[in-house]
Amino acid sequence: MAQRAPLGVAVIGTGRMGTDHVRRIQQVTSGARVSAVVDVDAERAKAVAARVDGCTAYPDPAAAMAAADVDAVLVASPGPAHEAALLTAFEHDLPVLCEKPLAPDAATALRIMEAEQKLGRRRVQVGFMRRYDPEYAKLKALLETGQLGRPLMLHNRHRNVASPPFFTSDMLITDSVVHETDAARWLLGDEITAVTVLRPNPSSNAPDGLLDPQFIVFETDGGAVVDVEIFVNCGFGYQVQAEVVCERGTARIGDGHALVTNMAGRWGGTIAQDFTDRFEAAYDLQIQAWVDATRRGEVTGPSVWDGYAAAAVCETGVTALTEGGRREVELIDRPELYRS
Ligand SMILES: NC(=O)c1ccc[n+]([C@@H]2O[C@H](COP(=O)([O-])OP(=O)(O)OC[C@H]3O[C@@H](n4cnc5c(N)ncnc54)[C@H](O)[C@@H]3O)[C@@H](O)[C@H]2O)c1
Ligand SMILES: O[C@H]1[C@H](O)[C@@H](O)[C@H](O)[C@@H](O)[C@H]1O
Repeated sequence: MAQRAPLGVAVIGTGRMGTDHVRRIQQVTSGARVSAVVDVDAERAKAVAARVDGCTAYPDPAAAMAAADVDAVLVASPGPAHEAALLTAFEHDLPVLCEKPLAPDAATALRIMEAEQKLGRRRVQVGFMRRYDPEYAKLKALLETGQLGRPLMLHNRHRNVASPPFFTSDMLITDSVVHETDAARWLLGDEITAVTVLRPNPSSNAPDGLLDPQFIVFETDGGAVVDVEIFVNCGFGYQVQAEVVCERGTARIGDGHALVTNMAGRWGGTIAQDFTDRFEAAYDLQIQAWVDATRRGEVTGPSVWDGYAAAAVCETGVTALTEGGRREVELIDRPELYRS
């Protein structure tokens, strides 16, 4: 049987995530190769391309997407640059995996959704990779069996060792809690209808002026309540935990008890230090699922609707953070393209 050629992927943005995805596609993923890279920092793109056989560095996304050996696009530039890259990919009718967040606000996400609807079919998978994490997947599968009964509450903890220098108080919501926003919608099968944000005294380990930690409460249209502790300067490790409380029991993930040691009168284990460690399997499975679906001519996984809903919830969260109070989320009706 004739071997099919690997999918040629253009990676837009060769920073931390983009470079890691280039390595992943080249070394971990089957059925794909990186044929192009793009970065506004031309030297960075060239340095990445030089390490990959048959990969060309381009100065702008349009040039890369016009290349004959590019079949699909992975967008790993910062959130505000996603719209331009996605619209260019649509012009070339190329399938895209777009890192989270889809867009920095709901209006931008809506423009992307309108452009995708004009194509008449889905082209984009949004990089909400927690859906591919084996622990999250087990939790979702358990909830779907119905054994635990109806979910009533979902408690989340999201802790980072330290925030990057450019991090703002809004970004605790738009860049970090955007993950819990999608995870909650996906696990519960509900839309988030209202957001309240509480502001504990900031940690003295947080940079001056950064409102860190924050405690966020979501209400859903299914009547569940979701809380999220976001703490991006916790100092000790990278922790993402979730516990669903249902009518007949609870289920919890993220305790990191894979290896427990006993030594010198103490027991314990290690805590991951960053997301590339904690979510390595999720990133691998996400990219493989995207490549496999693309090669079948399908688009699966989190959609532009999911990216839009998350953006709308986060935007409402930023209003709740700055102005206080309980804020209701406004969503448009879900378009036909995103209903099945
Ligand atoms: N899924 C996750 O867990 C996860 C983790 C980290 C980051 N991310 C997301 O990945 C994306 C990239 O994050 P990062 O941490 O790699 O950022 P980064 O700053 O390390 O890298 C971004 C790169 O994009 C380049 N760039 C900026 N504007 C561009 C443009 N218009 N066209 C092409 N390149 C451009 C920059 O020069 C830089 O090299 C963001 O959307 C971020 O939210 C996701
Ligand atoms: O961009 C990163 C990434 O999305 C991580 O998964 C999250 O834990 C961080 O808080 C965020 O800044």
